[in-house]
Amino acid sequence: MTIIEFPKDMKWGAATASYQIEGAVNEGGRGVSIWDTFSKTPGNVVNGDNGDVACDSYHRYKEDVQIMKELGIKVYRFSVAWPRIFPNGTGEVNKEGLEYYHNLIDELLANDIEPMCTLYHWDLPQILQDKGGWGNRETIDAFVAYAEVMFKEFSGKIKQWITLNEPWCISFLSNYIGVHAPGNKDLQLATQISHHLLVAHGKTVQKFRDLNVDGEIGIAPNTTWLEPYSNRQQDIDACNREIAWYLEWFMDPVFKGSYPQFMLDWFANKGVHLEIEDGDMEVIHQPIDFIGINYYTGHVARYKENESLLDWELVELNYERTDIGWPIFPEGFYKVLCRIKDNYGDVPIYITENGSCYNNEVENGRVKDVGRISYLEQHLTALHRAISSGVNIKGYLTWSLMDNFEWAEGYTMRFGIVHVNYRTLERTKKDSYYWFKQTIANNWFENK
Ligand SMILES: N=NNCCOCCOc1ccc(-c2cn(C[C@@H]3NC[C@@H](O)[C@H]3O)nn2)cc1
Repeated sequence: MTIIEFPKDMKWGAATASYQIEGAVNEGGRGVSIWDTFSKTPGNVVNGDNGDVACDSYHRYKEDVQIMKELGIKVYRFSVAWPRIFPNGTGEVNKEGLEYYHNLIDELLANDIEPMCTLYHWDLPQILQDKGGWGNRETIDAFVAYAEVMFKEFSGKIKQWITLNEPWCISFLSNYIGVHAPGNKDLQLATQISHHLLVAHGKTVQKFRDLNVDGEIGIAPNTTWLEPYSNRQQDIDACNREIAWYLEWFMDPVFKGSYPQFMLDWFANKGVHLEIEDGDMEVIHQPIDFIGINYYTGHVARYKENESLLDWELVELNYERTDIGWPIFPEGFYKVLCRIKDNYGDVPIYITENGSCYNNEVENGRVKDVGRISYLEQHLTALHRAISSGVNIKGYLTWSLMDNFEWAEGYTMRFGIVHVNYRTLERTKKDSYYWFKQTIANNWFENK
């Protein structure tokens, strides 16, 4: 048994996102988002689920904040629905939308919980998608205009801002692999979108600095880890390509001002021509205050020519998996965090998403999600190993505070430490909630 104890200033939190929890899609002046459209297109989401009601947090946020307060978290990461602020993507600001987020943030502050605001967590106004969405460079300035309104409105209340959540998902998962909104399957488009996202990030950071907003700003890439099956260079290189596709493709431009050349070459060989305008890379390379890292899973893999985009294949070993089928791979969490330190030095890091899918239901008023507790123990141990290795970890926010709309999986996959009955909307704290509450209170836990 080992006591895993965290630094005294460790910030503990939980995370959610607007389309996944709010519901009330036709209330408060909200406009249509691409996820409203995508989820209502038959075949895109399991069971035809959508975010119309979700967890109804739009109406139940006060109850949710009380759940957070009892949990003892210091920070709550949420996202703002762009279509609540600009129902038409640009133009007239919707005051009711601003009012909703003032109410949420005021409730958090009144309960001594710091708001960490994600500006973009995938719910693009549909009207902008109709004009090309992130594939249209004009969306960059629309995003900056939206961010400017948010900065001016909430400066002083929100002290931590994230521009984009998981740019790999926004670009490649949603426009090349095609399983998320808007569901394109075009590598050229997806790669150009990844560039437009980075320019939007950089211009937003510039606006944040120009407005002299009190606080910090960062970006939240999702990461993965592929462990080479052998020490053959081709296996090592193949795994490196996949890890870099999520991480360095986005973070090298931010921290180094250039894309990884080996990835540029790889995409060029796939026929991709990236349009980079003069000044783009300088804009992207704006200093930021922290990065949010999202990590869920890793795999063992090896080189296989012409297999997948990056010439690798999974080696199916009998790893324990969560209920969504993702291997439990805490070693990858430790390794990717050490890789980030090796790449980018002592940049402050918040784990802005880490968690697991277990679909345990309520039995006699209790949810015995022992799998999620084990996942947390394993990944918080990996996090502690990274901290012990000098990685500048400032906080850990679990995904998610509550079960919610898990994108293409709909409501079939539960990531919450709080169970949500989607018929009654009743919240039930799971065993993992109480485990996390005790860990936060102690700032340590026993790794048995
Ligand atoms: N690499 N090749 N893939 C080939 C085939 O992929 C098919 C599917 O892929 C993926 C990859 C990643 C994800 C994913 C989901 N979450 C969880 C959310 N994070 C933000 C928050 O909203 C959470 O709900 N994080 N990541 C889903 C699907």
